[in-house]
Amino acid sequence: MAPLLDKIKTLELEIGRTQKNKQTAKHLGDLKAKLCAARRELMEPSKSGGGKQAGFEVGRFGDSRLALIGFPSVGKSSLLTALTGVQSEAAAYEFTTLTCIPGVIHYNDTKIQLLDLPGIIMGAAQGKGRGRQVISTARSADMIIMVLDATKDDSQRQMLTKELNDVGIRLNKEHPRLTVTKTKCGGYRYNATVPLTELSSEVCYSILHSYRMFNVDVVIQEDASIDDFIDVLEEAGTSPRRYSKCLFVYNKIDLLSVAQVDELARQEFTVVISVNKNLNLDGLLERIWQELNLKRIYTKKKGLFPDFEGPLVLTAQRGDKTSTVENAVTLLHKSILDEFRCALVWGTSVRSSPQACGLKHELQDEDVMQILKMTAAEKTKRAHGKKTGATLAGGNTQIDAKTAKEREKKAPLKT
Ligand SMILES: Nc1nc2c(ncn2[C@@H]2O[C@H](COP(=O)(O)OP(=O)(O)OP(=O)(O)O)[C@@H](O)[C@H]2O)c(=O)[nH]1
Ligand SMILES: [K+]
Ligand SMILES: [Mg+2]
Repeated sequence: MAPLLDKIKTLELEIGRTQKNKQTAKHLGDLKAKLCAARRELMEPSKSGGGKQAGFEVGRFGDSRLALIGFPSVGKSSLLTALTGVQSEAAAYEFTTLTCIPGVIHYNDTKIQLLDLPGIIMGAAQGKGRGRQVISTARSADMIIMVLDATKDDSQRQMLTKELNDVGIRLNKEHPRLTVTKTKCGGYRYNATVPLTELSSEVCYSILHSYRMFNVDVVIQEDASIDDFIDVLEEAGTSPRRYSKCLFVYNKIDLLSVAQVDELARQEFTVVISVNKNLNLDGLLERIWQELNLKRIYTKKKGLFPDFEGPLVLTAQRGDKTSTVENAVTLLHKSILDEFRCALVWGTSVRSSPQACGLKHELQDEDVMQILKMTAAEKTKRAHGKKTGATLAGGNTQIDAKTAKEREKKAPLKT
């Protein structure tokens, strides 16, 4: 493994030494592609054992998953215990926690899984210690809670961000607006719809060359960087990128002056707390809720009150169209899609309540939804329509809306 580490170091050094300008862009692109290949090789599980360690794999539970990432003794376990009631040993010495300990936050009718993890050491990306498992757990989370010691200097935040970055986890960043599509033939095609600072047709071509990709369509829709371009290429391979929300949580503010706390709190995606003194834990929960952007959909049966106990919970943060009626119905049961006629929706996503909506309608938090199923005759008709190629779904929402409303008059929402 050592030669690989040396190689990574050399490449990093050379990238650091190379000035960033138009002339060096091509060279930089090549270096960065090589660096990525070396890191990928390093992160792949070694064949000589040392793979998964017992006690570390924790099943997914609830509507969303958060991972507590941070250096040793910043207060991760204390925070888990404060938010979930699950006892995770907290102590003044480093590496108190050695495995992954799950807890559940009950908030706004939803269940959010919170994972306490061992403290990260630098070089986790190089596969040292348990770092690798911590990182792979972080990758599986919907949001990372980076716990920082407010009394220490801010290099901890930068170091951890870099550490995660090195293994393909991008914090608070959207997926780059560029696509690379492999084609069977046709060679290299390139189209940029905006002016580019770092990338150019030539630079992309050169990077693609080192990936041995020769027949590709490249479409770039934002002023993306070389790193963005490589991210998209890597994503198609064995080392997927993760674009993850991250909250930077500064703990132990009880040891700081008000002015110092104020300065920390002004940073982006930042929450300041003290677990031991119970300061701003409610604020943290509220912010987590805001950033998760979960959509609670209450279902109701005809003529009955909505079920306010167990909503369907849609995650809207990954991709754009995740809070569609279709996704909500699928959460209930996929088979319902076959007999789906339309959904009656009450709430902020519709202009008048109830409104009959098709599968593509985007629901909002706290909407109420009632599913109307097709009659047997309609099902046959649809099956027939499919055979003859006629489009039925979505095209007849007007008729649906009317009939649906008439039906609903007989059984109005009782709230
Ligand atoms: N002053 C102060 N100390 C705190 C606060 N929260 C936690 N601590 C202390 O920090 C120490 C470490 O807490 P842990 O919860 O064990 O930290 P950890 O991040 O889980 O540590 P590892 O599992 O070893 O990585 C303990 O002695 C806690 O009592 C706080 O808000 N203020
Ligand atoms: K500790
Ligand atoms: Mg701990």
